[in-house]
Amino acid sequence: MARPNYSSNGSIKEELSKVKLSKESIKENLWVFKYIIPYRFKFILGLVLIALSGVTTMAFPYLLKELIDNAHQISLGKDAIAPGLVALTMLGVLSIQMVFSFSRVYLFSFVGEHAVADLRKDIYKQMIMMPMEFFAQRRVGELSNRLSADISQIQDTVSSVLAELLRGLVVLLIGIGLIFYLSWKLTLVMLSVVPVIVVVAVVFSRRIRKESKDAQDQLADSGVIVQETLQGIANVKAFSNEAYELKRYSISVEKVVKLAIKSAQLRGIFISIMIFSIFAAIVMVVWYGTSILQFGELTAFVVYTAFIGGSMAGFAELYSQLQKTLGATQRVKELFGEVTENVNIKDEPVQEAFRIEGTVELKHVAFSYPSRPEIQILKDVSFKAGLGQQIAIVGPSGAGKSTLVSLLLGFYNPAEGALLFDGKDAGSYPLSQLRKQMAFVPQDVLLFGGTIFENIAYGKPDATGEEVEEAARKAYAHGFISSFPEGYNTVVGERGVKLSGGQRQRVAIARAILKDPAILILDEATSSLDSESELLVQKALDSLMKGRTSIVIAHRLSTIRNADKIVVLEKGLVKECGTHDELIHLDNGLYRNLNKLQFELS
Ligand SMILES: Nc1ncnc2c1ncn2[C@@H]1O[C@H](COP(=O)(O)OP(=O)(O)OP(=O)(O)O)[C@@H](O)[C@H]1O
Repeated sequence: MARPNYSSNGSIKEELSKVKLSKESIKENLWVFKYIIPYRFKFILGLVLIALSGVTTMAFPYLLKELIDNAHQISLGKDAIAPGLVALTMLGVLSIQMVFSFSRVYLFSFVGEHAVADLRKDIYKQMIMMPMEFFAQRRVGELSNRLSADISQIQDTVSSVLAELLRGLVVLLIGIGLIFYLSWKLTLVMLSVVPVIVVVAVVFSRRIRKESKDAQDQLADSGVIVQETLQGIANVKAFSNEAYELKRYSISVEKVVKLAIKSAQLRGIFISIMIFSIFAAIVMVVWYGTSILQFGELTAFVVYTAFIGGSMAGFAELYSQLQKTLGATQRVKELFGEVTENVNIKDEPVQEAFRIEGTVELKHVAFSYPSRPEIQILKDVSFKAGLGQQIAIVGPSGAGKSTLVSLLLGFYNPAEGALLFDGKDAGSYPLSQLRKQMAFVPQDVLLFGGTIFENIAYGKPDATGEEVEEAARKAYAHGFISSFPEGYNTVVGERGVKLSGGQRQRVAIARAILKDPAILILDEATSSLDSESELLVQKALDSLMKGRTSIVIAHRLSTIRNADKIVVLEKGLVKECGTHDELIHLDNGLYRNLNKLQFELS
């Protein structure tokens, strides 16, 4: 089944790409079977059952022959097996077939669902461990859509395509064997049609594919016209261009019709030749068969032939499915081949050897993003945050403030210079241990779909109710939370209550308070909160920063007057560094100018 692939903006992109079936491509993608290994017994039993169900299917026409021929013999007054007995045997075979069919559907679904769940978990683990650079360079929506299409394709293969392939093979081999056994002469007559069918199929299928692809492309083009005009509807109307657009669209749609009809004609010719060839073969078989076979044998022969034809027709689709699956497994393999961040996926507490008290120092740090190595974002940044100090980073837009935060959180490593925690190089701490001792409150707080309780407890998953409430009180969030009828169990996020910007920030601050980090990193919100909310957020921040090393990216300079140190960044360089009182008196100083500007604006 072809699955359209949706890109992040919802439009249908190309179908899952295929990979040619070859020894190499199959070998390269055998790794996917490792997900079946834990369920191998069930999988093998399923395979055995499918082979057996193929055998019972093939026994049916044979028993039909017995039934007809024996009934015929008896009607002629000759000795034969009682038809009732044969009919009972057939019902017996059908019952066995029922058990086989149920069991194999159950077994393959069991294996398919479990194996794919394991694969999904591994892919998710891989994704969540990827470095920030990976996400910066990709459209995440597109990536996750593509992966889910790939996983569905793999699941289809594990739970049905392989089974169908085996069943088809069993039916084909037993079927050909049996018709040869019934009459090799008749089999040769029947097989004489195969070369005709193969030639017709090869000649036509390529052209039909091309024609229908052209029609689909044209349809996509007319879809683009609709999308464009609706997106720019104000322009269309303002220019009074409705008639122009309608004409453009009509021409495009007419082209679709022409191409689709052309492809339909080809399909029509193809189908009619096929039907003619197949029925001509049947007529020949029956005509010739009546002279050499009994009626029952002939019936069995025709039914077997139909089974063989059916399984051969199914192979084309199965082949295309396998090609798509190879494409899918190859893409997943590529993802698994990406280098992950060295984070610890086990939930380990901070070890004493890696505990930090909270001094942070940058020594001549320089950095460029890996995607744009030629542009140096940080050129030479040095400053020190002593234990429990509050350091403010200020500077114009694009100066590199957020980049600095990314380095502190270990999203990227400095290209030059050193980043030290408690005097030791950041690289000497395991990444997870370091991040466990930091808390980050970003500008745009993202709340996860869940309750407020869960959102606060995100900072410490094993927190008790009292701890969460205490953190919320310190963050000045308890008031508004308890005003909700459901209190801490109020669901927030996409499907829940929408919190205001200031409320979200206070939840995030409570989360950070609960985490009780040695180092706090704050990206102060730029969005203007109303003054009451701002006051509460500020009070919450003050209680969060109390007694711990804090690095604050400040946008409103009024909030950092009491900072122990203000680092003024410009174009990746530290331009000024000092307390408010020192910097505000610097003649022509950048900080002084920024302050003046903000004061004038307000
Ligand atoms: N992932 C990235 N890949 C490449 N370049 C980036 C990336 N992120 C940021 N930049 C570039 O780095 C420069 C500094 O950006 P940064 O976000 O650190 O500045 P900022 O001082 O925080 O600005 P603002 O106050 O506007 O948030 C910008 O020129 C930006 O285009």
